[in-house]
Amino acid sequence: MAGLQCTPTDGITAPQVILQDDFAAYRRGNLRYTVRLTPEAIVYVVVGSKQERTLALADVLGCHTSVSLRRKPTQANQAAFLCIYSYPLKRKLLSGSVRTRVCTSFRVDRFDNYEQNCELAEKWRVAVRCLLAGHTVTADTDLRPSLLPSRPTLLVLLNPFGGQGKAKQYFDDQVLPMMGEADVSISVVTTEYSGHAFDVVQTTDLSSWGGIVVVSGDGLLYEVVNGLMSRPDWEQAIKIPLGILPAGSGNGLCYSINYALGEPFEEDRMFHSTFVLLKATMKGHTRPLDLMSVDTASQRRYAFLSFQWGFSADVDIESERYRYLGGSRFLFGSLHNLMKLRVYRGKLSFLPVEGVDALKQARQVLSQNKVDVKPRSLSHSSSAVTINGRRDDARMRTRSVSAMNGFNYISTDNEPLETPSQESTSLDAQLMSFSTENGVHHTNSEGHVNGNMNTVYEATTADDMVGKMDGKDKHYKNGDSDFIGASVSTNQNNSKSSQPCTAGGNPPNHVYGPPSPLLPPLDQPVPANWVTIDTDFVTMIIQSISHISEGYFSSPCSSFDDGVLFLSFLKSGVSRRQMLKFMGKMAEGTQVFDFGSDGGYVCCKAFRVEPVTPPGLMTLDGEKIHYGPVQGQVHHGMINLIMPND
Ligand SMILES: Nc1ncnc2c1ncn2[C@@H]1O[C@H](COP(=O)(O)OP(=O)(O)OP(=O)(O)O)[C@@H](O)[C@H]1O
Repeated sequence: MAGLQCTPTDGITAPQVILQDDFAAYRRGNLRYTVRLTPEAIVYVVVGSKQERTLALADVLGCHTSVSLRRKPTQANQAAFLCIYSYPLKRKLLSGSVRTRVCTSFRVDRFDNYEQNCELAEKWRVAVRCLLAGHTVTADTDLRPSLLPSRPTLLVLLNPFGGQGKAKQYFDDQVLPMMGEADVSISVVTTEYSGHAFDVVQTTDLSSWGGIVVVSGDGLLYEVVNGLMSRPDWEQAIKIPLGILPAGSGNGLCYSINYALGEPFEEDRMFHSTFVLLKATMKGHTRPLDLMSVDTASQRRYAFLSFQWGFSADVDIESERYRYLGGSRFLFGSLHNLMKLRVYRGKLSFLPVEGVDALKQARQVLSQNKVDVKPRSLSHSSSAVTINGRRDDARMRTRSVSAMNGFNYISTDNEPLETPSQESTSLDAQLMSFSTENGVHHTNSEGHVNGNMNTVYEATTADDMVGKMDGKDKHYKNGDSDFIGASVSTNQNNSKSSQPCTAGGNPPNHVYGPPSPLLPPLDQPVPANWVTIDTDFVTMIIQSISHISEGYFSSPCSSFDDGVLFLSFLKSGVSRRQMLKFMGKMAEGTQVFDFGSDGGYVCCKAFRVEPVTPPGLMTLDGEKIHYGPVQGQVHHGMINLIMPND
């Protein structure tokens, strides 16, 4: 129905209609709809009635036709089918909103002939897919199949031991079906040892992939980033779009993304994060993310999340033995460490960003956070915050507590603080022991189109995957059709026994990367325009995004590509009671390191930490690094983060 226009009513210009047809309901052929496609939505109304229903394209992940269902027409039934997969937000009874999957199917039966009905259904599919990819489609567009956007191809790195060890289960049950609906092509590598992801990205031909997605916690992405930066072609390599799906215990980056977009996360985080990731993937959207280069005496590393020393680093590493608790491990770790609250003597130096009152801005963000903001669809605009004169348009969402849920204020005495003991610092030496099955066999039988999308993935060996990486994906087979969906190859470890993970593949010390002009050599004094604090610290976090872990809103002023770091610290003198209260409030998103002279929250571009306290723990993105003098600086927007940017 080329050239159709809706009549403007009441002075409001109706959206342009790209396609309009009469279809029957999927199961009830006598119920007929008039269906319209506009650049923003699919609108359908029962013929003869006025009650419209709308599927906003911002909520739609994909569209398939019976061509892909390979339904055999009968003489009596020459209809084709059109299925639209959408994930609208539904308001929950008590609080917040969640997305739910809705599959809307129409019977395309305008013609007496199956081929013609298929052709019409395909025309709709082409139009919807083009719109989902962000292409301009009008009523005059010739909607031939060659117009279909090419499938995005992703390399997926899955850590079966991240978080509670459920990455593979979440991936099979939730992620794969959605990737199928979105027509995304993937190859899956299941990591077999710590450092595996580093090795893979260091050696693979990146031109085979449109992006790399980790299904794990922040630690695996940290490996990927450092693997990319260890390549001679690092400058090009680090530009490959990077995405993350939350199967770790902290999930700081993933939480920060969903928070910034106002997307739900507390409930069914994998489901919601997959939706967000796929919406961005389909449009080829990325957003720049700052990178920190961090040098110790012996090595350089890159981080996108945080550097930590003191209480929070100890909690992160020492709570790894509670990994089976998921995000709650940090709560238990915090309580444990609170009992023996220690101080860490050292010198903190930083290059401040002039004119930014980070505490003042944080207070503003937090006070707005107390106002309940209704989560919205991805396409909506949001409020803005100014940092360094820049607008951060996708932020300032109200989130409720998650990881620290159940955190109760427990009264403790104001006891004197201890210095680190050998016993406590040696906790990190405990090896994680995993007993999860190491082999990979991807199967899935999820009720999707027609409630029967039995999916079996063909597997290749790890050698095939890592050694060749030739991008020749295997297409998965559908039990009853050649349903167009994700093409998948996986590495498969055929070992039947449960095996402990092996450590290995230690990354080399030398990595490439940009110069750090703000940093003097580590053995030289810092420049005169730096600020130095020489004291006993309780904790120190230097971060570039808002959350260091789920619900832990430690840097309200941070945004992904502001080109600055935010430094939070607490000095000794803070009591356990204050700490406990503070942790609870930070988890609620209502407080930052606002402790008067006992703490600070500042905006900086570079930092140096020189510990005096004997061996302890320092972390980068939650992973342990060499303990000793360390310094770092921010590199503006070096990573392309897969994330909607409209
Ligand atoms: N097969 C494996 N066996 C052992 N360790 C692995 C394996 N694959 C990856 N790893 C390591 O597991 C560590 C933890 O992974 P990750 O950070 O992704 O999860 P997490 O620590 O639970 O989550 P988060 O960092 O968000 O708190 C990383 O250091 C990674 O190198």
